Amino acid sequence: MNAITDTTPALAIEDLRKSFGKAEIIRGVNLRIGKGERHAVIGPNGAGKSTLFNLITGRFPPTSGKVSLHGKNLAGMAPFQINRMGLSRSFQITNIFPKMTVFENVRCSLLWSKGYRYSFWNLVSKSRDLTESADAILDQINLLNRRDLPAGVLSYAEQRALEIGITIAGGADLIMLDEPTAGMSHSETDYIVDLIRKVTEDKTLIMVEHDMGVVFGLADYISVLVYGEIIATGRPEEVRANPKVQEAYLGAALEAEH
Ligand SMILES: Nc1ncnc2c1ncn2[C@@H]1O[C@H](COP(=O)(O)OP(=O)(O)OP(=O)(O)O)[C@@H](O)[C@H]1O
Repeated sequence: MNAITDTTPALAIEDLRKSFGKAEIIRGVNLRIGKGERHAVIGPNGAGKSTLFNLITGRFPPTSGKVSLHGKNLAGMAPFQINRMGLSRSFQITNIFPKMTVFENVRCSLLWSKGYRYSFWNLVSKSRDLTESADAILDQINLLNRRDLPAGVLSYAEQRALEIGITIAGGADLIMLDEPTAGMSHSETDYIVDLIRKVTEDKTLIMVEHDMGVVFGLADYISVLVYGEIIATGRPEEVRANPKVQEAYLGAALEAEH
């Protein structure tokens, strides 16, 4: 029987809960994210967005509930196993090796994701393949002209672009970005948004983002997380018009933009 059909969501979350001690931080989240969708998770500080990311990626075990990637239950899997199944994430903080070159940062990520790291001879034989793949990614993220510089000398926006390159390097089809435009100027933000749009063509994207311009410009669907519960999911215009969302978050968040 072919259990996986085209209607299988890229990611399905069912009644997910997470407590730290007595505090229940994620309180019964249900979410289906379709293949190829760009989905933003928004909500006030402390709502549980990063915790939700950490549950999806296997960094934290849930207290109860279920997360499935392409129809496969992720229960008990380690982050690297989930990564090999096609899910790749970036972090809020920049996560690159500053002394390695830009090229080496991407190549290292390719090595890891392709599982070449255990065999030196395998590594040598795949070397040209890896170089070509790494250069193709550098081209995609507009960093080919910075290829041989130590990553630490790149501008902040370029470092975040490199981090996106590292995130997509393994060919994952579900990309999770945690605040990809945090701390950026307007022009840097526009640059990163264009880049995200380009590199996530034909992929599924889940992002946490506080900049409502980015969210409404990029997302096909938005979910609003407040105190560990999703109070609304829908198309951007539906979410924007939802009075519950206005009251709990969006009114204040949109005002803060102006
Ligand atoms: N490992 C942990 N142990 C205990 N409490 C935690 C842990 N991780 C997160 N929390 C708590 O869970 C709540 C949600 O935190 P989380 O970082 O998920 O929120 P967030 O929506 O991502 O916030 P922000 O927008 O500020 O990044 C916070 O009250 C936080 O203190």
